[in-house]
Amino acid sequence: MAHSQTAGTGAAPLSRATVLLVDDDPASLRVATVAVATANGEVVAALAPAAAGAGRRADFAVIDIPDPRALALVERFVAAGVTVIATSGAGSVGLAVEAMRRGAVDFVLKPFTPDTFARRLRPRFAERPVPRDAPAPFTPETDAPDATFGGFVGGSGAMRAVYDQIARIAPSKAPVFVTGESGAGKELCAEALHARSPRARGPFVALNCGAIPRELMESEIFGHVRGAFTGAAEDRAGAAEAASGGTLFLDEIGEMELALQAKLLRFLQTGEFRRVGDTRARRADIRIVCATHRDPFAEVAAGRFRQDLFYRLHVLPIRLPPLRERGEDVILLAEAFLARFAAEEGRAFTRFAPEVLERFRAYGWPGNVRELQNVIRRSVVLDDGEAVTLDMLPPELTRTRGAATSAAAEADVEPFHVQERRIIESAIAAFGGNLARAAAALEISPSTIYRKRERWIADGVAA
Ligand SMILES: Nc1ncnc2c1ncn2[C@@H]1O[C@H](COP(=O)(O)OP(=O)(O)OP(=O)(O)O)[C@@H](O)[C@H]1O
Repeated sequence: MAHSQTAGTGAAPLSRATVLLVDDDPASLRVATVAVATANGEVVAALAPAAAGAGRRADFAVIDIPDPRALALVERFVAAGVTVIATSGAGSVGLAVEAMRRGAVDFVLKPFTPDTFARRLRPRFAERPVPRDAPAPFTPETDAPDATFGGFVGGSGAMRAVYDQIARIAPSKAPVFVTGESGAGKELCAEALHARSPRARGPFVALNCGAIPRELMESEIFGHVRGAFTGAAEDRAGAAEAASGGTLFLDEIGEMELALQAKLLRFLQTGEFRRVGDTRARRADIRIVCATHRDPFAEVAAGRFRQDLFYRLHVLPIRLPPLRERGEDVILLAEAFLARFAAEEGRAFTRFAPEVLERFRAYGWPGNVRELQNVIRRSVVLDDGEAVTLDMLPPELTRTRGAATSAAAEADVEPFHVQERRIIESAIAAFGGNLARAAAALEISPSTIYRKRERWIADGVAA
């Protein structure tokens, strides 16, 4: 029985459909393997669900759905541009509907024979839209199936939208304004924009305006000449010159003083700037990406951010969603970090206990990806084993709020986080709201203060 579709168009013959099988049951895998071959496809890997993230590229994934939790895998592959065929022995209509709703093209009930399954696969293979080797400069398939983009891991709809935006605006020279909570990946976003821009071979210079004392900020950006201020022992170029031909990333732009904001605006308008203490105007050809974890509109409304500068910078906005809005990305990220840190630290970890994954899904992640990264690095460094278990997680992930509070109340001790917050807030007040100075006086980094503030806000909302 000849199939016109597989006969091709007369030009180069189409390659065979490549298929990834994901199933826990070896007997099912064997039947499916024969079925794929019968339908003239090629199995590139047969995996247990836990290994499915570390995948190979394939046109199709046949995914077994023993229970609703496995539906997330369907979503991941679909998001990565893979055509998914779901199978299940559970026989629930609800599962089938849900699998299709999440993008599976077919749902095949077990048990099946190689022949019955091949009959379902054949038409799918035939309608495969693109031959496997066709160039796809920027499609999910390029980054599939592990759902990565640049340095990003994550295949949620929210992140796919971000990747799409990055790809579309990277070629422009117009400024980009990135917003998102601390640790959400704003710097990674700036790097991805640079890497996909025509300036990719030029420098990428990142400056954190929240981490530099305000009086040094201007010189950090624009440089200075010798003797411009105490300690300026020689002429020095700033970040703008260093980034010339490339991208300047100004993180925490909201921390920049108003006077310096005016100078930055002038630079954006004219392309010219002066080093501190210099009379000579210089030019720099840079693309600016800036970021803030604050609400920029509120900052403008409060008079802390110049409106004219804001509208100059806010040409191409990108909002990075907080981790808690990225669904199963938290698991993908956790797996990626576990694999990386276990390799780096020479540990045996390969997976998470199911309760840990549940906690990861339920937790709010006020520190976002950075917090997740820290939690996993900490477990990997402090413990060893094959699975990360609940007892390896830090208390904020495992404690129930009520229990912690009542224990503290019983002993009449003020919890550490309450004392810590008081100390930090009084230091900020003592320096008239200047976070960088408060951080310097407390001998901690300004980003620590930002992170803690995010946490207080999150806790405040949750309480
Ligand atoms: N989607 C992601 N995939 C993989 N790694 C990520 C992702 N998002 C962030 N990271 C990592 O998490 C850490 C924090 O990200 P990044 O520094 O870009 O956040 P940020 O939003 O700039 O934080 P801050 O506002 O505190 O400066 C970095 O190590 C980054 O590589």
